[in-house]
Amino acid sequence: MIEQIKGGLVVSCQALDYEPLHSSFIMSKLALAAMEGGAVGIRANSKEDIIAIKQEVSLPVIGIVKRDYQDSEVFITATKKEIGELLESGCEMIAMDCTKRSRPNGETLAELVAYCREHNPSVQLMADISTLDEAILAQELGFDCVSTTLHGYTPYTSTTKLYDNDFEFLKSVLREVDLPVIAEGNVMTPEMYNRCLELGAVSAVVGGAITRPKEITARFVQAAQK
Ligand SMILES: CC(=O)N[C@H](C=O)[C@@H](O)[C@H](O)[C@H](O)COP(=O)(O)O
Repeated sequence: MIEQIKGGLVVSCQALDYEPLHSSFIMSKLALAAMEGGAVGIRANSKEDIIAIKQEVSLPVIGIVKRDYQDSEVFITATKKEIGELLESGCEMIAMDCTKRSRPNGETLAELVAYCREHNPSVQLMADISTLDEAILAQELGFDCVSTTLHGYTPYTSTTKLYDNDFEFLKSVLREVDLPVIAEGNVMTPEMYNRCLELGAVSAVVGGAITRPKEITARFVQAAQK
């Protein structure tokens, strides 16, 4: 999948159950619109959404399952249960939280990687990271690529955004890690997307700026109130 998305745009088509567009059908149509617009890949949440998307588009899919657990802060593909669902979904790549935080049921990241490799070695693995340390861990554990998805979204990175200081964090990951690096998280404009590629990101995943009309609307409304 990495070869297929090289130099192109991956569109994240996700709506959780509290969001207005929550529906596998709607996600499949968003994916179709993204494909017709020139996207080279889709990122999607849940087995149901991925199956619906795969019926509508021929693009490779990065699959995740977001699920909250009481005993852990990890919510992106946290355990073997979520991995099992993704292996059944037909997605080409599985993305999972690659922080060092403890996971539900005491499961470890190394176990999850081994589980994926054993059950379907052709599915590639993306490490969702928030720090450079986590990117290095991803490399040590044998992930196929890293994505900056969680930068700004862990308690210890919550004061920063991916685009701060001309994508300083992205640059540091590109410098220190040999794996392909995907830019993801708050890539809000075509100019930002282009900058990520210019800096050396293999691809960028853009979600909210394309597929979350509620947030897009709110930005317009707020701009007029300033
Ligand atoms: C932190 C987290 O839960 N990120 C999620 C990961 O799949 C999605 O909610 C994001 O939409 C995705 O990463 C794309 O980012 P943005 O929507 O900012 O372009």
